[in-house]
Amino acid sequence: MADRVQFARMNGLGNKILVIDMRGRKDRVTPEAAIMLNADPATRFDQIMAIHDPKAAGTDAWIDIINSDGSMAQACGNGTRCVVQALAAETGKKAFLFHTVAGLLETREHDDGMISVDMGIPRFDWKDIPLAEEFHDTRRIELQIGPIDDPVLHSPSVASMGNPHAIFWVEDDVWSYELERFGPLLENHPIFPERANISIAHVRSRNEMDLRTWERGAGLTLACGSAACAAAVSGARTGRTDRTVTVNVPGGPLVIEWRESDDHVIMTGPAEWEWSGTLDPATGAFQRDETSGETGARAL
Ligand SMILES: N[C@H](CCC[C@H](N)C(=O)O)C(=O)O
Repeated sequence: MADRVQFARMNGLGNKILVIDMRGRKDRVTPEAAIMLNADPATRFDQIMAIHDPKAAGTDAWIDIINSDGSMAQACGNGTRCVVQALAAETGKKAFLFHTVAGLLETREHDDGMISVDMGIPRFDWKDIPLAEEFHDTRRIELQIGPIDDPVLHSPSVASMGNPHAIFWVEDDVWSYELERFGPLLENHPIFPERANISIAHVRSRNEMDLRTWERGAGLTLACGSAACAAAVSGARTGRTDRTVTVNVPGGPLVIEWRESDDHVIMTGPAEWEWSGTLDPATGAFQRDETSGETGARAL
């Protein structure tokens, strides 16, 4: 097949990401290709990050974010770190400004390999989440699941990081909840007209929490960067945590700082290259490159 592009299979704390290089092309990764790639265990993914030519002066690239069900997402913190690592390995640059449907994303790779993404200013107005009904206080909305007089999960905080998030606070272990059962029901609850990413959070201290997420359009994942940001700001808003928090997601820790000076949320964590190959963005047919099997930072 002649019409192939480079791609890399990467992960951000276990969040399965395909970074696809669409620069210099006018077409987009088709829903058919996404479905084919997700159907193959080798390329099964949580999000595709498709890098396109920049659309505005001063930006390094336009990025399309595609969930594994083929829907588009407005934010993907873990995937953004993967793109930074791949482009830093390609260009030697350390800082990039990306453009997505949700706006601009400022990013930086640090000397120790950790990557920070400025995830922007969170929004809390019910219309911005969006919610289907008016709620004045989005720190705690009326929503519950389970028996009416003894709900399993209830009263989440909601926030938008560009994409919609609901955070259910629990006193006990986040692993004691059947998120695979409740996640799909809550994701598609009529209160969320654009669906929502659903998380369970347990606060360990003012600077640490555990978090599991059922992702809109992708299901259970090992990590969700935007959910970690939504949980951190909701923790601070509800008085549970300080503005800098380590969020332990199943894949490992992310450090989230809700910056005092400008209310931007800065997420810092790792990214990991697994292997590279070429694929046809129309059909999803792919071929893996012969590699030495080493891991670490790599250009696409
Ligand atoms: N894994 C991503 C989030 C994907 C968001 C997506 N599931 C949606 O909002 O539809 C992250 O690291 O932020």
